[in-house]
Amino acid sequence: MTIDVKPTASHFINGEYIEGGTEDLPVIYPYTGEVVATLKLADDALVDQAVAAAKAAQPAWAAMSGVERGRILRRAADIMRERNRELSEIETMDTGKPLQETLVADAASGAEALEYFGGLAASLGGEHIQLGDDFAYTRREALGVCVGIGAWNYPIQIASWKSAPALACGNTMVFKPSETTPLSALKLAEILIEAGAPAGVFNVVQGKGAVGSRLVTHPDVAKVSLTGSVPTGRKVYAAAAEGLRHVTMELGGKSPLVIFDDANIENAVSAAINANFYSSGQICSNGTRVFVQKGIKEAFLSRLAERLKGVKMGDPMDEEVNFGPMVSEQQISIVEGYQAKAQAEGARLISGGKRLDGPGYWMEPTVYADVADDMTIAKEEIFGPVMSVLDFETEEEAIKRANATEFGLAAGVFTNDLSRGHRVAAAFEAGTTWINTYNLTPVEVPFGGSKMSGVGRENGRAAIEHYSEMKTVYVAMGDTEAPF
Ligand SMILES: NC(=O)c1ccc[n+]([C@@H]2O[C@H](COP(=O)([O-])OP(=O)(O)OC[C@H]3O[C@@H](n4cnc5c(N)ncnc54)[C@H](O)[C@@H]3O)[C@@H](O)[C@H]2O)c1
Repeated sequence: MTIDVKPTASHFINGEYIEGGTEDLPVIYPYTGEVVATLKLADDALVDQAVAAAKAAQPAWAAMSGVERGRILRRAADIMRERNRELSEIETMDTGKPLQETLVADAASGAEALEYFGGLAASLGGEHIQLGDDFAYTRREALGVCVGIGAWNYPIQIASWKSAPALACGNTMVFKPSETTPLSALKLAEILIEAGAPAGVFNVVQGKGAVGSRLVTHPDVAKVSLTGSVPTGRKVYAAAAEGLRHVTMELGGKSPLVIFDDANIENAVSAAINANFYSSGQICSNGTRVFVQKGIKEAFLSRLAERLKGVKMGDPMDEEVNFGPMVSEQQISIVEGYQAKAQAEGARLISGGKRLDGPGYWMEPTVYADVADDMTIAKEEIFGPVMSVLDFETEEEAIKRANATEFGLAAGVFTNDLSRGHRVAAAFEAGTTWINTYNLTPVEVPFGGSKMSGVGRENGRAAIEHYSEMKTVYVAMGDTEAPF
């Protein structure tokens, strides 16, 4: 089944859909490989128009009370929930992810971000500092125009995770979705207007790296928040630094999931499945290096092979289907390259390993065992349904090997030993860690990476720090003294 996903126009600027731009941007349904809509890439004039609209709208938006801004964001959350099925179908057409997933993890997560930051908006403020008779206070102020740039794996979630805290703090935003998944951010823009956001508060322009680059270096932009790969992150961070712009960088990973032999194997297998095959493995925080302690290695692998029989591929719109195609020809061919390297470098194939024929971009859920730390699949981000199982003997060894990577996005540990769980979580060099679960990212909890995986945090109160700045006001109560 396919649905009509053609948007009213390609861009959304100053409260309206706007058509225009340069080259065509085809939108491809990954299940069939068909073009289901054709948009246009923005030209420089449209980018500048979007930034100008955001700049013009920002002072009045920031001047509204937090209660008023929050009410609009919470209303937008309600509208998103009412339209969840439509938004989920769009997300499935754009990404290929099964409807079973998009119904619960995409617009639903976006709505939670709008609700959470809408709730916080009214309580954002500074502090009062007594200094003898004098005193100071701090004001939490908006940064100005923020740019959001998205990846293709969670399009509406990324747009919402960025815009909700930005708008709650009194900023306005120009958002550029990934060129692979341009549709749902336009719906978010529509919904914010319907919820009462003034025109220009949230704008969407379509484009590839060139449009992103123009936004990042635009003189009227105060902050850039990117979700993408490490190589893009490096470029965007450097370009933003030229204007000393604030940044949030949500980048890639090669995260470890460490399973000790006292763990509940069934739960550990569930976590390994979620951490490698949900969204066909196209999740930044995935635990793609699964370290299993030697004592339970065979039991773990045989239970995993058993559970993989439950994979159901097929029409992503069928709610019984639990595993979808990959997002694009480009992404599946990257993953094919890693499959070839794994096999050439001697990893033991336990299941999957092949691209499937047919329309669409189907890669089997794949498990390799006996993976060594120096194999390519253990070092590089694959971003596809490929799990590497590595064995280890001691806790010390597991921590050392888990941390031996330039990435630091996430990490997980499974153990029934309470102290060990906390000790290992503390030792992980990663921004987000889990004990006895994996990949849960509720909006109340800060999320983000360390090392090469990122800068700053999304979600939780922590995100407020990255979308606002403090102004200090010193108040003298007496005379001003001077040496002469
Ligand atoms: N940490 C996180 O929260 C998180 C979440 C999802 C995905 N990711 C990462 O994203 C990657 C997959 O997504 P992708 O393939 O879309 O990533 P990508 O780096 O290719 O592109 C990300 C975005 O940056 C834009 N872009 C590219 N060059 C640019 C430039 N020079 N200036 C400005 N913008 C530019 C792209 O058009 C796209 O919108 C993976 O590495 C994954 O780990 C991270």
